[in-house]
Amino acid sequence: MAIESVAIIGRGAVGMLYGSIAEKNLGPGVVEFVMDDERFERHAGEVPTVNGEPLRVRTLPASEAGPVDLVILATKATGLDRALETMERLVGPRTAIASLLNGVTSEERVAERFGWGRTVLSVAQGMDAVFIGGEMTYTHPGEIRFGAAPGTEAGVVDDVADLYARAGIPHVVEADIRRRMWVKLMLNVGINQTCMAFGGTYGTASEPGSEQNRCFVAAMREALAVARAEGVDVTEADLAQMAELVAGLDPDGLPSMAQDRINRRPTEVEEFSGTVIRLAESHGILVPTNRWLYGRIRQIEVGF
Ligand SMILES: NC(=O)C1=CN([C@@H]2O[C@H](COP(=O)(O)OP(=O)(O)OC[C@H]3O[C@@H](n4cnc5c(N)ncnc54)[C@H](OP(=O)(O)O)[C@@H]3O)[C@@H](O)[C@H]2O)C=CC1
Ligand SMILES: CC(C)(CO)C(=O)C(=O)O
Repeated sequence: MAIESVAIIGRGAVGMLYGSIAEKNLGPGVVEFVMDDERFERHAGEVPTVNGEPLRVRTLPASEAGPVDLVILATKATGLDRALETMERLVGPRTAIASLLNGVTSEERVAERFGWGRTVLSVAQGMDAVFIGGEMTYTHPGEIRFGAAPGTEAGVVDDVADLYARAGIPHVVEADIRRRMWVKLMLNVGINQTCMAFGGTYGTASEPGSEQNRCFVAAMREALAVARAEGVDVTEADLAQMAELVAGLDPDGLPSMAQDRINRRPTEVEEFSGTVIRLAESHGILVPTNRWLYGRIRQIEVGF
């Protein structure tokens, strides 16, 4: 079934990145942002910008929205509960669902409510989108890696891939998307949490021998051990590749969690070290760096 209508929940860095690209290629009216009515009121009159240009995608309050062919979730993990309520208005029997949230649990939460049949597993990576003070900027759009969960119905991945192709959204269909999601989680557990806890950047976290670099790598290695205990084949080569990737980014650049520190917004710590600690306990794995990061990040959040 060709996807003709798309609702994005989450008008932030990732949502605006892919929403604005899609609008350029699909024309007006195909893609819209939808938010709960209270949030819609709170943001009334705001015109966020994308690389200096006003965002052209329309935003609707949930009370005025109806079922669409595809829902793309792009909130932070802290907004997921509320977003699931908004989705009640948007999801019909034929609606496909893609969650671009970092971490490995958001699709499970979606599927608990709406089933696995039309839900795909996704991860967004490689972009340098920054959203601070209503202004979103990026130079690299990154890409969406996605694939079928065991319960995803035949044809849904193809439908979503067809939409992304028409929308000009860079994407790759993955045969083993679960592994890709865990590699990304490992990266986020290391770089996002280290930059948040230390007020660091890609540059400072990559400085050989520094405390930040030790923390970045140790946190990733703990996530790797947990992934393997979960039966996911994440390797030291993946870890080295992620460290190399970060070292090649703009040294002044910041991951999304470090932007949360600047914007004084609740972080996704529960999704990152929270998940690592919870699963590590079930496997008897020691994760002291993630425990320290969890405590430190919670302490910083209390001061917001
Ligand atoms: N930034 C990046 O480079 C990358 C981010 N990611 C992941 O993508 C996800 C989104 O991140 P990012 O775009 O950076 O986040 P942002 O904080 O930039 O944007 C999130 C947006 O979602 C909105 N929101 C929160 N809850 C709801 C809700 N219930 N309904 C509607 N809108 C809501 C927020 O609005 P409000 O201001 O009103 O709260 C905010 O505008 C995260 O999981 C992140 O880890 C993945 C790859 C890269
Ligand atoms: C680390 C990074 C930038 C990778 O795309 C990311 O996922 C984030 O900022 O949350």
